Amino acid sequence: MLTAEGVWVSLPGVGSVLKEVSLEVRAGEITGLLGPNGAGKTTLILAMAGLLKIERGRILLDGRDLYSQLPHARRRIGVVFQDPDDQLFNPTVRDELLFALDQLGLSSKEKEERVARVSAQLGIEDLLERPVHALSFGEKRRVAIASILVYDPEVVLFDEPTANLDARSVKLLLDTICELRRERKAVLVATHDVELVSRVADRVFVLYDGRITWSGSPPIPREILEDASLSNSVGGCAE
Ligand SMILES: Nc1ncnc2c1ncn2[C@@H]1O[C@H](COP(=O)(O)OP(=O)(O)OP(=O)(O)O)[C@@H](O)[C@H]1O
Repeated sequence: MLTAEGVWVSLPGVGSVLKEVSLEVRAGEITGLLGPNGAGKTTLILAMAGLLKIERGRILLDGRDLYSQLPHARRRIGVVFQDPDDQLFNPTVRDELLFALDQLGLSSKEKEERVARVSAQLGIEDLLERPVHALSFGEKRRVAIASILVYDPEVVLFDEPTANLDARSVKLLLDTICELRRERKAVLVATHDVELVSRVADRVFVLYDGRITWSGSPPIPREILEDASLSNSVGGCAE
């Protein structure tokens, strides 16, 4: 559905951040993008959402060049950013969700129905009239996800979705991600959390230093995790 083919991205002063990256996000599947800090996960998400120019290679949506389908294709691809403050800027939660729907030409009744459905799904019904800036981090994260799901994109790209969430919020998030798979959405989850991708992903791509070093179904071989600095071997305090 959404494919990166041999993608290269360079950033000024940094050099090549993505090196010949190929990856496919398929409908009805959860694709894990696993990599340590600085591997290039956010950069790849931005490129696959058409928000960053690539230097070489291709990004394809349904087999056709994504960039030639912009800006229309942006509605088909939702990005849930790592920091919810990067995507929330309306006064109240309800305004935030309605704003996302303003471009779709829906009736007021249809808009309210969508807001009600997504709010129930993410457990934010009681937050709808609250000012966004006064929400907790976990609440903001749920609102940020709702503001994407409310316009019903076919592809949803999550950047470090479980960072800074407590166990209950992680459970709610995983339920949401699994529900998207049941709805036949194409889902990408970028994270450094090996346990998370091992539990939910149908296929995993390991990204290390801008290159895909492994892809396949979990479990991920231990030597691949070690080579990508992802093995969980942090010791305690030295005596
Ligand atoms: N706008 C930018 N300007 C300069 N360098 C950048 C910029 N964005 C990313 N980089 C660099 O590109 C590399 C990849 O960054 P990226 O944010 O894509 O990695 P990541 O895998 O998402 O990391 P993390 O897990 O820490 O969020 C890093 O070395 C980062 O410092």
